[in-house]
Amino acid sequence: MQRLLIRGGRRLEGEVSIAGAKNAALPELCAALLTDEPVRLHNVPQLQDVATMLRLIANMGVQAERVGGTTVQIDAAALTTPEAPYELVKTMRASVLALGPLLARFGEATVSLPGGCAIGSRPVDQHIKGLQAMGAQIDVEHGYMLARLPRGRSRLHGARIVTDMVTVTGTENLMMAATLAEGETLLENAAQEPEVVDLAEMLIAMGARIEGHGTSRIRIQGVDRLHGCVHTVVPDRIEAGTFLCAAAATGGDIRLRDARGEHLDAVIEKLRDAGAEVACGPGWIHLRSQGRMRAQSFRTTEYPGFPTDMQAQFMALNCIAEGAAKVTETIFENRFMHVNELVRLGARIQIDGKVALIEGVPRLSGATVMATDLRASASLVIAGLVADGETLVERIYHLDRGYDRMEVKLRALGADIERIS
Ligand SMILES: CC(=O)N[C@H]1[C@@H](OP(=O)(O)OP(=O)(O)OC[C@H]2O[C@@H](n3ccc(=O)[nH]c3=O)[C@H](O)[C@@H]2O)O[C@H](CO)[C@@H](O)[C@@H]1O
Ligand SMILES: C=C(OP(=O)(O)O)C(=O)O
Repeated sequence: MQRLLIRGGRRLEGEVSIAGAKNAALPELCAALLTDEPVRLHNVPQLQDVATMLRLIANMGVQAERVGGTTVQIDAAALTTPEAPYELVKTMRASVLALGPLLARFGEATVSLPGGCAIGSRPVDQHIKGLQAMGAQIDVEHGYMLARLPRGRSRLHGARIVTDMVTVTGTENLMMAATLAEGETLLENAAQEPEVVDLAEMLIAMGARIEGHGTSRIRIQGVDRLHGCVHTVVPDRIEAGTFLCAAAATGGDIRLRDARGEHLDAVIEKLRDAGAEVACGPGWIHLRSQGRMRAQSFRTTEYPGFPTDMQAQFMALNCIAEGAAKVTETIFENRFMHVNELVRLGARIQIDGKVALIEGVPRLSGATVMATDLRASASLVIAGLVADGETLVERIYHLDRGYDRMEVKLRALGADIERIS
């Protein structure tokens, strides 16, 4: 099994390029299933989840391949099997995003329930409820969602859907399904994340009629068919935020290329409050920091609030900052798995339900730690970069799910980090 060996104490300095967003690329690969014409996606990040999604759609009989570094071509004309089997879904929850497009185009789909994961139980009841409101019949049997249209119907129909909570992939699944439904669909309480907006823009380029994306009310007029398109995946704001936290923690000075500062307002504001200087321009973010940061309290919320996907990384920064901070996780019920590992590196953190109280310490000391989920892994890497001596991060397959060669990029910024077997 591979691990990351980090020798802490180096300041991050230099320039790095940010990849396309995992959480936009995954729904967009599924959106390509909505048409029988070829779709070309640029800026698709090279990471494990994308490889899994390509395997999942290839398994349906779709031609899906990389045609050069970050460009992927998908041709779903010959899709034969509208199915997402458990073996592929279990390693990547985003597989559930195949459900809406398959049902909308073929009138049937069999998709494994994703099951829980380290950060919480993560049910998909809102996806099911929304598709049922659009006329789908969905039975859950033997761990699978068996979805189909009623006899005599060939299309979903539009509906007004109010989800119980804001759900990112729920909004994406329903928006994709609605593009080919008969009539109008209104998604209330919709997610406003930049990845939802990017997906909407791709769907519009395919001929979909969508308004209101980026707000909590998305209106979709169904069309008879969608056509192929060429689309560029939006930059990954979470990868960008991770590098910013790493640089701030090490007293570094870095410039991110291909990054969108306007998608990271809540994180950048906290980094400024912590004492970092952050400047943004078209396609770049520059962070400069010196000395110890000041610990910052925050609550995770839906976009445009502080993203849950940045909670663990900012917590690592808080661990070695001056003062104390209260971090409240409101989105997932079990997203403090990194805390015990950070404590093993010398951090002082106490958990009380949804709240973690962090008392900054002047130094961490390297140790062997275990990654438990994707962003927890990133927080351990940041902690390792500032800890004295050697830190060994195990189970980095979690990290590889969502970061494009993180250690290579960190090394280019001056970190002493290597992947070992
Ligand atoms: C592939 C992808 O884009 N993943 C992101 C997406 O996950 P994902 O879309 O799975 O997360 P959701 O926005 O759906 O989850 C928000 C909350 O709603 C709950 N919920 C959701 C759907 C549902 O049917 N029932 C239900 O109870 C979840 O358990 C969670 O507590 O948004 C999360 C929240 O920003 C991010 O952390 C993930 O990185
Ligand atoms: C939780 C995440 O991803 P996923 O929804 O794919 O598990 C994440 O990107 O931090």
